[in-house]
Amino acid sequence: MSSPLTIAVGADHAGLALKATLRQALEEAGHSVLDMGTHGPESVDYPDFGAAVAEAVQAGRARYGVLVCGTGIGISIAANRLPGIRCALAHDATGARLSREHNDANVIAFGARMTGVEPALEALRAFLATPYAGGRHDRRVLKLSPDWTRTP
Ligand SMILES: O=C[C@H](O)[C@H](O)[C@H](O)COP(=O)(O)O
Repeated sequence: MSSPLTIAVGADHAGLALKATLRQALEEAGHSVLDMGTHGPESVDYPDFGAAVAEAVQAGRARYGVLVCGTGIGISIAANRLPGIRCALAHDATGARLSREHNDANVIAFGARMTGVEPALEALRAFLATPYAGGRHDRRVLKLSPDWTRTP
């Protein structure tokens, strides 16, 4: 699963089990994992964990982030509020690969109630194995930065 990295993971209660599975796969592949929670089954708020993982990536404490909630939607919205974070909601390996290749995504999100364990594992492997392609994508990714303003 690529050279060893530090990867921050986070989930709400709906994503707890899938987070544990993804965390185990990352550790088995030799990566260091920063687990930002949640750590138990109690109902919690996904923005807290999306923000915690995004902050770790933004600050350079982790190269990538991995997030899980019920749909992956809320927690990816939360992560994308932070400048410099490009969080991709992925359902399969193709989307995960393209989020790296075209969008230089630095966080990947999954919906544990939407995506099975095997597709999520395959998507995570693809995400970590794929470099950003650059080229024509550079100017588009630049336009995702918070200080870019559209000139009509
Ligand atoms: O986008 C939000 C996520 O899917 C949450 O995991 C979900 O809203 C949690 O729902 P509940 O509180 O019904 O478990």
